[in-house]
Amino acid sequence: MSSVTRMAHSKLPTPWGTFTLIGFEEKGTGKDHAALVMGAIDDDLPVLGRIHSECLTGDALFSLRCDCGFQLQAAMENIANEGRGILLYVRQEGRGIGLLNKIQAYNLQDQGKDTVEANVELGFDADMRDYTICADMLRELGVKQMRLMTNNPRKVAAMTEFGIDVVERVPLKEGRNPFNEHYLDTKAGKLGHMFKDE
Ligand SMILES: Nc1nc2c(ncn2[C@@H]2O[C@H](COP(=O)(O)OP(=O)(O)OP(=O)(O)O)[C@@H](O)[C@H]2O)c(=O)[nH]1
Ligand SMILES: [Zn+2]
Repeated sequence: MSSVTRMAHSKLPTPWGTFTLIGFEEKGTGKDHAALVMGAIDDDLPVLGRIHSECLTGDALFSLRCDCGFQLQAAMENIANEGRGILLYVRQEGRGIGLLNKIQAYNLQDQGKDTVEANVELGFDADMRDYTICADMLRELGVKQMRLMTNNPRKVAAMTEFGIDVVERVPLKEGRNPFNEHYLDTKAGKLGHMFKDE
């Protein structure tokens, strides 16, 4: 049984083109999630896609602590350039620990901890995300094969495990700056993100 219910849709004009915005409700938690779709994505051909975990600070508040806002914009641009694709905007703020805990984690990082050490000090795993809902949203929208824009091999493995065929990983290296250099290096060193050219 699917873990999400499709609830509503509308057009969403953006600087890069007009997407269809589809709202889902997660059964069990009642959390809402969104998909931005462009073009026909249910024709069994590989779809350019992004699974974007919510980052209020980076996506909406222009934070330079991370690369999220830059990745979000680049992913939407890439989809618009192809005229076809999907971006899942998943409400997994702070890798699943929520906004308030993430702010506490940032405070610990201001005192010298890295992103993983801060999570652990707060009593959380380094990454608490569960990608079941992502696979279910993709299935509801008819996506079977993806070219996934990510630097995170765990996302590729999770999608594969949940039955979505990732035919290609498309790197999304955007927005490196002096404020997020250490953060990006920690992700590469401790969480397996791939930033080097393969
Ligand atoms: N707990 C915690 N979460 C963070 C921190 N910085 C960013 N995040 C969250 O991390 C999530 C994004 O994950 P990332 O590790 O940046 O990247 P990813 O999604 O694993 O990989 P990509 O697909 O390559 O972007 C968002 O939900 C952010 O809110 C932090 O220092 N601590
Ligand atoms: Zn971020």
